[in-house]
Amino acid sequence: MNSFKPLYDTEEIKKVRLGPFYKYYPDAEKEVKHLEYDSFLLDMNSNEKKIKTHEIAMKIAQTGVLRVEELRDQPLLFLSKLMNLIKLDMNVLAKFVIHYQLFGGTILELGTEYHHKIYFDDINKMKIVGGFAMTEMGHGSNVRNIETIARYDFQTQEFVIDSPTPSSTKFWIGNTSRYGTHVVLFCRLIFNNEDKGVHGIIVNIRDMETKEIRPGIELGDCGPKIGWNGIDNAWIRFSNFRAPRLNLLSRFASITESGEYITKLSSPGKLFQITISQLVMGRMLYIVGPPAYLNVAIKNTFRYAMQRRQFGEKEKPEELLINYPTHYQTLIPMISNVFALEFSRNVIVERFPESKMPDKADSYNAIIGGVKATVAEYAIQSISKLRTMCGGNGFSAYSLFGYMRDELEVFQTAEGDGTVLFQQLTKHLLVEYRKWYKKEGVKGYIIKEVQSFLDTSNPYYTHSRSIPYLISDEFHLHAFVFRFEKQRSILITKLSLLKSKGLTFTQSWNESLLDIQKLARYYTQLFCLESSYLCVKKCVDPGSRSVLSNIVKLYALTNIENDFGFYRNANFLSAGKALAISDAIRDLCVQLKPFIFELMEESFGLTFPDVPIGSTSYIKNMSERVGIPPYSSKL
Ligand SMILES: Cc1cc2nc3c(=O)[nH]c(=O)nc-3n(C[C@H](O)[C@H](O)[C@H](O)COP(=O)(O)OP(=O)(O)OC[C@H]3O[C@@H](n4cnc5c(N)ncnc54)[C@H](O)[C@@H]3O)c2cc1C
Repeated sequence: MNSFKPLYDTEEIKKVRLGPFYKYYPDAEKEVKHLEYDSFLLDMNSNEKKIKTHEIAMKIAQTGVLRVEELRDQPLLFLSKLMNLIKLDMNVLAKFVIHYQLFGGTILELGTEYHHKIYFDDINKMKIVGGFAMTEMGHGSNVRNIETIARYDFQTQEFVIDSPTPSSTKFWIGNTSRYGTHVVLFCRLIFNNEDKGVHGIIVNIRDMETKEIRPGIELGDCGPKIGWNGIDNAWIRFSNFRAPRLNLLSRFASITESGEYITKLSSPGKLFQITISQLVMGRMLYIVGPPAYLNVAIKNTFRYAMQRRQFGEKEKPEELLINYPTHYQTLIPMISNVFALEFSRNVIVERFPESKMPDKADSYNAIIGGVKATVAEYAIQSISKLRTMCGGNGFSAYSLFGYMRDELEVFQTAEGDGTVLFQQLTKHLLVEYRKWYKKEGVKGYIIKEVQSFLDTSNPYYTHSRSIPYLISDEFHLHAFVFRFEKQRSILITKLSLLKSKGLTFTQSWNESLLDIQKLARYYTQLFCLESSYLCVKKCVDPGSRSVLSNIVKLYALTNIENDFGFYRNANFLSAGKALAISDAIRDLCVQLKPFIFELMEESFGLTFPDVPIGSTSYIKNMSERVGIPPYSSKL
């Protein structure tokens, strides 16, 4: 492998990286361009931050730049606008996401034309400020068991809403403790003394004129947080609070004027499933945002490493940080990982219509959960690593690592905790496997197992160190598929064994959680690899395709290297082959090093203003930022 700058077409690479967003990105850029960007809200207490966040959000909302209807009519334009708006403080963005997507989007998906007509204009200009009230003190991941109740009063045609226990207090409800006027409230509908399960009701929590909290509602702030301090998260308690019948979001279940409960769904469980599955757009946002922030964080670290010198040989200029393998062999694989996450995001976004197809929705929801959990976890791990790669200067708030880490941290929990999402994915994978097994039978299973055994027990395969083979897509795909299938078989064996020992399904499941997590992770990584192949295939320019293909190879090999333990235990790799893989990783990094930064920058040159370490002269810019007077040699 040699290190020359290959010919690639920047626009072509941009097209592949942005995928379905490519067409919409310029329009979105135009629409948000005229907005004034304030700097990030650093160094503020949480009170100031809440005030400022609200002020900026209201100003921008008045321009009409975001519209709820776009979530249905032009979701890619809506997402592209949010991608452009990441130059706003993340709290302002979070406020928009809660208001437009969680509140507005839920009315869009679970409401009817009636609700859309009444609320959308006011939502678009933020005349009403909305929140999404699902989580309670007692239940977060397990939404099915929330306790808030709405008892239907036939006489007045109203819901009587109550928080019957301390644990039923709504908690963490964004946009609500100070500024919110409405929430979509998730609660159990009690109809004719019968529990009909979880339903969504629009609740007006503050008087629109006086902004006083309405009688029957108590609420307050959830207090200081690790991040998102510009968001006013609330606890809310209801006592005999009344909301009109028509406020029920009635797309899937309604109550007629004559007092009849109507739904086409066979049970409250089915209604719950369909209700929750409509909220998939929220997860989509969580896989779009972090890769964009990672681009900026990596770019700043790279730029700093190309200026900063420490140590070196006597009589020579000190060495640039970027030339230390500890730097470039961390940064370049990180770029490859971000590309793989972008490619999987693109495939998920392209397949979005599947979320509405009855035969495909489960599969779609399962994989989006796996990717969301992976993206959120990776973002936090890599931002911490990047900050240390910039040393003390990385610790300055102006370098934005702390800002990104604090504001992105909640992504690991919100819209589904990673551990829970991985379980949902594994459950889906096992259901799919059972279907396959039923169709193919024992014969199909044995053929598959024998094939896998023959492949991996072949000494040539286990020991082969041929470089062309080690860097081939064929080897990488096989390694990822092997790992996933092996782990699936480990898990199934374990579950069966526990069942045979007399454990219930839930006991066996919980006992196997570590293997369950692993299976979901392996499947998600396989999905990222396959998505990368799909995206790179679309690249028509041969030079660009070859560069992108090498970046994907690096993603695959570093992923395998990170899991050498598994592969060695499964006899998939010999020690010699493992060493050769590490050598191949180093060679790919050396090959990509001269141009990968430029490529990343040119093909998605997102910049944040005023980041000293990300500028062309960090000493000058950091000095200006902290007020060091200009240098004079006369001193
Ligand atoms: C800043 C912030 C803003 C938020 N905004 C909103 C909002 O606007 N509206 C709203 O409704 N909610 C909001 N939430 C709540 C959020 O959606 C929940 O925190 C999230 O759903 C997780 O629920 P939980 O906090 O109850 O965690 P839990 O479900 O209690 O999880 C705690 C831990 O237990 C683990 N765990 C849970 N179940 C299992 C299991 N079966 N197996 C193994 N491990 C398990 C989890 O992995 C996690 O590590 C917000 C939260 C925060 C922090």
